[in-house]
Amino acid sequence: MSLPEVRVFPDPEHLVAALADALCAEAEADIRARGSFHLVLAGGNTPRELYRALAARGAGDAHWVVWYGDERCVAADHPERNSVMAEMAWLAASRIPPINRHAIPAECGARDAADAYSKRLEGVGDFDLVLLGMGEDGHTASLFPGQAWGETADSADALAVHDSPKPPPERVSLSAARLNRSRRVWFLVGGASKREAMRRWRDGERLPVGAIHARTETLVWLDRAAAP
Ligand SMILES: O=C1O[C@H](COP(=O)(O)O)[C@@H](O)[C@H](O)[C@H]1O
Repeated sequence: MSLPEVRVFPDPEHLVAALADALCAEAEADIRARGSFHLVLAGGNTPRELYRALAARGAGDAHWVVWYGDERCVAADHPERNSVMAEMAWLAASRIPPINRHAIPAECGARDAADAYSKRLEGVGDFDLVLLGMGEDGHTASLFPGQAWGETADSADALAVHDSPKPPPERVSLSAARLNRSRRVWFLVGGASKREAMRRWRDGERLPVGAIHARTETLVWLDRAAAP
């Protein structure tokens, strides 16, 4: 599958500012239209500055509902946790009530956490906006090349990942099918280390990033260093 629409920015600062503005505008429009904004957060290092920019804009209130695309199975307060990074950079200082911030209970182990998160997602409709990153190998969330991505309609919403090639090996990931039940997917990709994977994606290689398509809009937000 070839690349979706791409927006390239000269540097990470311009990228983050434009993305934070667009995300806030999207939230406002969705809340006006439907009364809530269901947002799925990306993990890893790349989105940290975006979350800080959202904090600086005072983004988030009781209409926002936050989910995670994936989580690492380490202690709940471990610095490698995606939820810890997002809380520290943005959520803890936001007006989004804790009850609307749905961390994946990955400290329970991959299997139990995936089952619990799938249950929590029962009855939740399409996500409004899914933010995703991309690893150097083309993985997204914790869907890795050579592993099952949960692409079929009968796939569970959350998958247990037991042998991730990137540490830690135990993880939980939303399945491709659940990520695709979304109005918008925005990939945030930055830095020269991602350029080769961008090229492989563009050239049609089968990679996890290429398995994700939103119903309305799939966009890649890119800085120039990552552009193939
Ligand atoms: O392990 C993960 O990697 C990807 C990419 O992370 P980055 O540090 O290169 O930005 C991330 O999207 C995913 O959520 C994370 O768990």
